[in-house]
Amino acid sequence: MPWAQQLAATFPVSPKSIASHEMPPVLSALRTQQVKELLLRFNKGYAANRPTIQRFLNAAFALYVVVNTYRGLSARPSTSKRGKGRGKEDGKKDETGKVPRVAVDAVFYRRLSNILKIVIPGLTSKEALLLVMHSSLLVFRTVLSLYVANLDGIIVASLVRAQPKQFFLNILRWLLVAIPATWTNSWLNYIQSKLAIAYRTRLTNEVLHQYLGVGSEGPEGKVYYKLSNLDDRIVNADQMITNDIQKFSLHLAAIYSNLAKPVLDVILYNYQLSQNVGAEGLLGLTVLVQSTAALLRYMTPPFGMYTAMSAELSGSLRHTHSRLVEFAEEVAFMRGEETEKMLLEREYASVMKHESRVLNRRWWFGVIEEGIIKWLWGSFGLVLCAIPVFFKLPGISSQDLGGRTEGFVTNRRLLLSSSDAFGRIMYSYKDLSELAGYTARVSQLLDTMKDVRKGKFEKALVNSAATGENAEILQGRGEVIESEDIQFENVPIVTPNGDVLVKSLSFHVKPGQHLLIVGPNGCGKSSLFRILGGLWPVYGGVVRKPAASEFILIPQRPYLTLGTLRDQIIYPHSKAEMEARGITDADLFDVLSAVQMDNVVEREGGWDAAKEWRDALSGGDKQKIAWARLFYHNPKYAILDEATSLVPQDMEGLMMQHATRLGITLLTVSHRPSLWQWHALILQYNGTGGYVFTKLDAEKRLALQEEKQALEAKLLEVPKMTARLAELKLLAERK
Ligand SMILES: Nc1ncnc2c1ncn2[C@@H]1O[C@H](COP(=O)(O)OP(=O)(O)OP(=O)(O)O)[C@@H](O)[C@H]1O
Repeated sequence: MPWAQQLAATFPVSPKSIASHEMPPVLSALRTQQVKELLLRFNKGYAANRPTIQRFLNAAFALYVVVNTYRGLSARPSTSKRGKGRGKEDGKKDETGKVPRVAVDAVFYRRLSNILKIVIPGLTSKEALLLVMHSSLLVFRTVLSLYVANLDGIIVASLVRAQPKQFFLNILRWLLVAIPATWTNSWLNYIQSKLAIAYRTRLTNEVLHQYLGVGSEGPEGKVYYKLSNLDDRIVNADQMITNDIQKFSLHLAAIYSNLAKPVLDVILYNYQLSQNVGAEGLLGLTVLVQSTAALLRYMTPPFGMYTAMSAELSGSLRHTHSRLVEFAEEVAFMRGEETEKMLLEREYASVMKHESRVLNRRWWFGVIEEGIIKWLWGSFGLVLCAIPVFFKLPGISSQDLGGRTEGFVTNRRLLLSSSDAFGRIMYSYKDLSELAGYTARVSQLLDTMKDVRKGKFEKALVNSAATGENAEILQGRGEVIESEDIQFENVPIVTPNGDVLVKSLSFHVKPGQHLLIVGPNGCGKSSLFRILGGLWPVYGGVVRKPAASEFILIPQRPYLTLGTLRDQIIYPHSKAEMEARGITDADLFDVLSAVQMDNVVEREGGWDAAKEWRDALSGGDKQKIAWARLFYHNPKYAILDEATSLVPQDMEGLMMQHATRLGITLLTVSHRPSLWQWHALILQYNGTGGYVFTKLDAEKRLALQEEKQALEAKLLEVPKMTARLAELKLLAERK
């Protein structure tokens, strides 16, 4: 039946409706005739131009899919219902919680494009090549799927027509197609994983380069220290560098195939489908699908924010666990298990609360998603497949049962693949949100490191930092000049949270003049070293000092690296660097003899013995190893921060003597009077912002100290003597 007749049969002009307009019967018959003719003419014209209309509809459909996908994924206004408010977009923390605002919006695309420049550095890079291979395989797989959809129809048709020869021939084709199909899938998975690894490696290398700032002596370096000490924005950089970068890379590698492939699939499958069922049906289906898709999109929870929050909370839990591992001994002696358990449980409960909230949202969203994508769209599809069965399409000849079955099976398969691809575009919004979450985390790390390298810190300041003179000091910046001597000229000592410990410090130390630094706890003795080492910014005045490589620090609890016994002495040198300096193991043995530790080589199993040295050596041994390290490096200056507190006094004297003999100038913080004799200068803080810098006459100072101690001892006797005196007076009165 031609289309116009079909239409006329479907929508006949009702005599009643004509009657209702109260037309004369002759006129109404004339009108009906005219409408029929009009429809016939329209049908003729439509049939004549149908190939052009089909081409137009197909092109419009492809354009629509691309534009719609782009619009669906492109920037949304940041004033959405969820996560209102600007200012939280650049990784800053929410005032109500810890999580930065995350959405698939312009901020996300800006962040992503910055990271993409790192992970795909150029068109000829390995990553770009992998992407090209990946794309080619994706196209190849879609072409194979189209072939398989047709083959499926042909196989079923040969079954319906009872043609065994045809059937087995097509089964053979099916098996032959399986070879490239399985090969392609494996390759796709392989290349996607390779891409993820390549992204992760690029990003990790870049982050480590900035984080450790190897080779940068200036304010650009030591980012790992500054991130945790001078800035509050990143709490667990370790989690970000290991876990979050890995997850980001996996999501980024997957998003490409989750997005590019379905877009291509939808266009190709639908093109094929439109050839079979007509582009008009497809148009109707698209309108229905799109209106429900808009509803689905509106109901999608903010998965990106959930992902970022999840990463933040699990990072915090890990951080609490690693603190317990680090301070296990202290906690064990303090019997702090109850408190530590409470802290861990609290962190764990936060993670769980968040996870179950996300789970609940995922549950109801999953129900709606499956209901719409699988079942509602499935029914639309079945109706579409039925079009060539119930309607005769112009240009398509009528078919037997086998032909109709073949058409139905092929169309159904195409439709399933197409709706699956469309579903994946929808799902990919969820993936994209999750990628936005990890992108926010990685960006937060990169942005904060960039700020820190520029000397921009964000840290909660003490109240006094905002007022008067202190605020003025914090606004300023001092000058650092390289010099042989160490000289501070009017340099304020300011803690990272803005506490001004000393307003203006001046002193001058020449090579060979050992300086002793004393004062009450927390007055800023170690802080002076942090300024010298370039860890803390100089807020004013002028600091003259040699390059940081001319200093070695020995703290009270020296750092022991992972590696061999030799590595402990030569740290941070490698064995190759040691040999390049012409130093042998025998020389190292001499160095150890100077601190009376030569027996350790045999005791611990030789120079190449590797173990957790933090546990293998006692506190005093660790200090001696650190002194051996000092002698090996033989720098211009050594900073000793309670560096002899755990070694006997005679050993301390030997070490000081050896250092002096090597020409190392010592800057010492110590409460031990036995060390005074080695120092020529003293910097004495009074604990309230004042200080005295003067020559140190150890003998005179010791004599004064002894006199002071004697007087203090006598003063302790006074209460006893007063009591006795009162007793004696009482006795005398009675007699
Ligand atoms: N990373 C940091 N962030 C904020 N404040 C800090 C930081 N490091 C040290 N401070 C603060 O700076 C002040 C001085 O610390 P510093 O370590 O210089 O004291 P100190 O004189 O060496 O004391 P002690 O003899 O007890 O070691 C202290 O109040 C301390 O809390």
